[in-house]
Formats: sequence, C-alpha cells, structure tokens
Amino acid sequence: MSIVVVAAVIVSDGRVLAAQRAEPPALAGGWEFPGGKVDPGEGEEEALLRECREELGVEISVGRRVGGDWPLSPGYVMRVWLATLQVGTPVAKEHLALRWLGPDEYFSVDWLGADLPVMEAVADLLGQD
Ligand SMILES: Nc1nc2c([nH]c(=O)n2[C@H]2C[C@H](O)[C@@H](COP(=O)(O)OP(=O)(O)OP(=O)(O)O)O2)c(=O)[nH]1
Repeated sequence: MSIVVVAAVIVSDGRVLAAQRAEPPALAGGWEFPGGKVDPGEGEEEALLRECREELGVEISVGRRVGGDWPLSPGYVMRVWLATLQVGTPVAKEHLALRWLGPDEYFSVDWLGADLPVMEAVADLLGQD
C-alpha cells in the first residue's frame, strides 16, 4: 500500500493558490498545492482539512477530485481535490511564499515535477466552467 498525500487546489475568484515549499532541501523553492500525508486512521478529506488549517490557517470546502492517483516518489501517490475557502485568508505558516495564480499565470511558477501535470488537469477543468 502506498502512502497517500492529499493536496487541495484552492480556487478563489478564478485564481488558484500555489505554495512554495520550504523543505526538504531537494524540494525547497519548488511550488506545490497545500496538503500532506494522510495520518494513520485518518480520512483523506479529514487530512486535507487538517493540512489546510495547519499550513494556511484556513477552513476549506472540498469539491471535485482532480484525476486519480498522481505518482510521486516510489511508494507515494498524491490525490488532489478542488476546494474553496470557507473561513479565513491563507497565510504561509509552513511555506516560503504563497501566490494566487490567474489563468495566464498557471505555469509561471516552478512547479514540483509531480505537480505540473496536475496543474494541466486543473487548467482543463477550470477552462470548462
Ligand atoms: N503537499 C504536497 N506534497 C507534494 C506535492 N507534490 C509533491 O511532489 N509532493 C510531495 C512532497 C513531499 O515529499 C510529499 C508530501 O509531504 P509533506 O511534507 O507535505 O507532508 P506532511 O505535511 O504530512 O509532512 P511531515 O508531517 O512528514 O513533515 O509529497 C503537492 O502538490 N503537495
């Protein structure tokens, strides 16, 4: 069984939230979607809510799933959901920086390798709205 990493694509006013990793050194500086590993005994949606609270200080509503299992390093998969803000404004508690990316900026940050295809799928999904 792979370890599951959950990630939220928070969409607000047509922009998506990107977060710049602070660690580990191999990933620091790269951009990702907020999230993290599901704890033992924890549900995936529960983990997503917890990570957004811990990392951004916000409450989110979880929307539709983006794709299936996105490959990370061996033994890890990432599952991704669209989300909207319910309470609060995101603050970078654990990231180096946050950026809201409009449609013309989706590919303007240095996404982690695993995240580039996710951003492409998100662009397709949001472009259909
Ligand atoms: N959260 C997140 N992690 C990603 C993304 N893309 C990507 O390759 N990863 C990788 C980086 C990490 O190796 C792993 C997620 O681990 P994490 O460090 O964010 O998880 P966590 O908050 O539970 O961390 P910890 O408790 O182990 O410190 O997945 C992404 O978009 N979001």
